[in-house]
Amino acid sequence: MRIGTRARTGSHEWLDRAARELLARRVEEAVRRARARGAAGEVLAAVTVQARGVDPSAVVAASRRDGEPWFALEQPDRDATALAALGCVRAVEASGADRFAEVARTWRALAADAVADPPDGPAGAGLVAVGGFAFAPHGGESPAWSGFAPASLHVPQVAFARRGADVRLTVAALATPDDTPEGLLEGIEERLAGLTRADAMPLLDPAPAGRYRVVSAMPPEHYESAVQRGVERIAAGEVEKVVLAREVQVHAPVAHDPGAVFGALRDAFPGCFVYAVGRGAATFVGATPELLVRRDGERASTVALAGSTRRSADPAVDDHLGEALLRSDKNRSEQAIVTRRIARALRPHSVWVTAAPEPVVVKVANIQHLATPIRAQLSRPLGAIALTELLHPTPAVGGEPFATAERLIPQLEGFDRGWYAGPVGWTDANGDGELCVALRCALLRGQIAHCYAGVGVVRDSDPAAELAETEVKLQALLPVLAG
Ligand SMILES: C=C(O[C@@H]1C=C(C(=O)O)C=C[C@H]1O)C(=O)O
Repeated sequence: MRIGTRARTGSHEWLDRAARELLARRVEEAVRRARARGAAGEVLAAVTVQARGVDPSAVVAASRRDGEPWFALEQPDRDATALAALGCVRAVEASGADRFAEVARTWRALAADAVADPPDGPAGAGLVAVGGFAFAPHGGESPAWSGFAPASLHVPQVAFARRGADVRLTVAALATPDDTPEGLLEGIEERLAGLTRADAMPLLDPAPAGRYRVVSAMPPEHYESAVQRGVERIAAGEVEKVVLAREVQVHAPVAHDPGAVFGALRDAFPGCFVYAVGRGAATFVGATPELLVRRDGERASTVALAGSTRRSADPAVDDHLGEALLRSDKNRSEQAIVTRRIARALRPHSVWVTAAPEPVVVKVANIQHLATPIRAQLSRPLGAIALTELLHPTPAVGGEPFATAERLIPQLEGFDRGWYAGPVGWTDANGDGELCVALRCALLRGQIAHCYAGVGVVRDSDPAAELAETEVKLQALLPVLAG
């Protein structure tokens, strides 16, 4: 009898009695509404509570069950901002050119019907949809990307949002006409009872046994010749800029550990957006400096990031490299293309759009870029996913004009980008959200890590120099992955 009672009330302390009662009422209401809608009725129910002292990504990484979807996005230097989530009560997926509009529509309808707290507290607290998008409308069809639909947002069962010391936990359920409130509540209790209060990420094995092999998916000459052909298309006037990428694989002697890789990345790149999206046996993980869009009410923020140079351990050389980047006509014009396009995309939907007249140098651990922060006041309530559709892909990862670059990229690169250079992030019930551009990334599947890096090819690009730049970009991930 006591055991039965414990299973029902849950042997955990994530929800107090008041939160449990509120959740029970909401779940009952959601089931009632779902039944009233008929066979296809579905209504989300959620409750959000304080979860002080919790490290969102650590709890999620430690608690994840085999094959359970998970998500994490952190920017440690930005007031310890983090959103980490586990499980999926409703997948919102689509493919093709309308994939953004389709998932935005479904999410809006689900969020409007939900029985939940309004968003409050740190950004991302409350009911959210988390995940990402492939670079191309039908991207990710190759076997390596299986499980990663071209648009895939999940409403997680459990999500932690943090800003500074403020941490909130949201638990959610999806009610359909066949569900009972008791069944749904038991599912939540069982999941919460299985959460581990970890306060650190797993560590990488410092002395792994066995050999790591780093292999270019295609010979480096293939990449140099793609860049050369890109330059020829530019000279012929077909296109102004095209971003071309290559794939490098790390074959490890044992399976890559996504939690440990995420932990190492957040330590090494605290200024970046460190992200992980787990689908089935694979995890897409990375640390990108590039924000695609942050939507906060009427405000939209983004950044035009392009043009790169390496860093130096000698501060004088490091500054010198940054100044040379600021003065480089090639890099300035490459980056200006991005700024222009972003401003042009936002203007019709904005009261005002501001972009600094001069770019600044942004330094991350292993590389520095030119960046122009861009902000807008929206003139109509476009949500984060609608803004993503407007902006993706910027010429930082696509090209200009994109209609031509879109054809050239797969032709010249010769591989499936999957989610590389696609948007990854979250949106909430108000349409607020944050999506970053998935760069400096790896798709981890068992013992193989697929890493991707690209560069903006412009008129005076030199194939050997661009190949060298992909090597600098790959240095974000390779030391973490290759033992
Ligand atoms: C395409 C990538 O990065 C993009 C290309 C850059 C460039 O060409 O200088 C700089 C930053 C990013 O916008 C990548 O990291 O794979």
